[in-house]
Amino acid sequence: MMPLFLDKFQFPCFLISQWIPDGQLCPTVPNRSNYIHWIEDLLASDIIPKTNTSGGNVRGFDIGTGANCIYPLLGASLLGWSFVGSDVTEIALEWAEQNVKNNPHISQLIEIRKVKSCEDGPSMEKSHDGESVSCESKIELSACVVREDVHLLPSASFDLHSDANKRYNGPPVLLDVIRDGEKFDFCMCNPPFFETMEEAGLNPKTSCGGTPEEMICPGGEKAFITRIIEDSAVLKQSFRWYTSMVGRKSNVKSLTAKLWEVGVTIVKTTEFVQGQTCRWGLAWSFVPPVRKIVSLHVAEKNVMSFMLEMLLSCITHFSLMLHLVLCCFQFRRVFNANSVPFIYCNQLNPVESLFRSSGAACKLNTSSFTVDITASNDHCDAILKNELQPLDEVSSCQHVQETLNGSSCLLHPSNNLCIRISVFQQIPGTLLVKGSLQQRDNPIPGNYQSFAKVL
Ligand SMILES: C[S@@+](CC[C@H](N)C(=O)[O-])C[C@H]1O[C@@H](n2cnc3c(N)ncnc32)[C@H](O)[C@@H]1O
Repeated sequence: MMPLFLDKFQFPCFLISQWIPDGQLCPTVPNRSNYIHWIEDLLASDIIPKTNTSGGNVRGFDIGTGANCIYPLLGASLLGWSFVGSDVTEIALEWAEQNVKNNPHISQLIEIRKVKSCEDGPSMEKSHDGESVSCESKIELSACVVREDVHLLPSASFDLHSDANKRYNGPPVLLDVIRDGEKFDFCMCNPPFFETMEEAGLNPKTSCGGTPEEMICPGGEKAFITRIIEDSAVLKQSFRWYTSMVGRKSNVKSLTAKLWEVGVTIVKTTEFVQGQTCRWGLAWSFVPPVRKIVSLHVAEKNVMSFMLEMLLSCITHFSLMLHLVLCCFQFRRVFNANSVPFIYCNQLNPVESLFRSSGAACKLNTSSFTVDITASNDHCDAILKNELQPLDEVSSCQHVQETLNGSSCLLHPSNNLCIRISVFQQIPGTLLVKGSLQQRDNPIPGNYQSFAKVL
């Protein structure tokens, strides 16, 4: 049967031609290019280290590339990226191939890969212990791996039970599609957003054509993206960044909680607004962040805030923390104002390992979601001697000593002093944590913990 050609698009600014068979999803290009440019920003940022996956060329994976193959065509023509685009339906695969061929100037950059569904025959692969497992049991395997390193956050945990009947049980998404040893800079996905076609058609702002295979899956986008997350927890650093488009804001929150559960090192979110349509971008990584502090600033004279964009695996952070504490006391004294030191980070485990690797004693309490950090005498001495020269060392130290009622050494274990890092607020992609001085298990009266407020 000859498919009907609905339309042909020519994009003069970057020149790709695209044919879309009748009834298939017709992509809104500005919205799609926003997503591409967001990924471009993620790759350019130094939040996580740059790795060379394919000789310096960016390599991406588009989950569900569709008949239109829009993301690979855009990414290759705008930015010279290479892509693997996957899909499950014959019509999508056939037309995606055709659209690639129709653009010979970029066709060598794009591979279209068929995802074998479980119905295509038992897709067997070796489990971790060498046993062969079927498609269905592999899903269980990945779920087990996910549960191994759970880092539950207190206020927005992912309710696995209420979602149990809405698990994605369709064809593979990443696991079983990615080949052994393959590495990518990122994956992206415009998932089937809806659970039913009725739901897809309800909102005139979001209905833009599309077949049931393109638009719906059991459990909708939440189940589909959850599968990407579970697969990513197995594939870990095979991708620098995992990303997905999200159609519903409420799903961003629960998916973010799921991400922390599986032990990601970073989550980023964004909002794409195009005309009346709003979508969200969700990105995560398992690569340990290495970026150094990018901003440590005093927002206003009398409302002090410190912003550490990342907590890093570098030894100087311990001293930096002390720095913050000292600064805080110092500014409080100078401005006699509410002083709010904040640290933005992604979860408390990196905080713990960071300070531990600096030689400090750390206690992570997962129920109260705090980390108590106690410095050694040597640390304190070294830091006070070497690290604080640029600051008004004498006044800040003196002030701390006054504040601590005559304690002779800041954070000295023998004085039972430590810094407690605790979660102040949880926002998508970021935890707002604060530091406070502690004596034994009690906050020191008058320290800045009592001045906490939301930025
Ligand atoms: C909403 S469409 C997105 C199409 C295109 N990327 C776009 O943005 O217009 C979702 C696509 O995912 C495909 N799909 C569904 N399940 C999939 C799976 N397990 N692996 C790969 N693709 C899948 C569907 O066939 C469909 O083409």
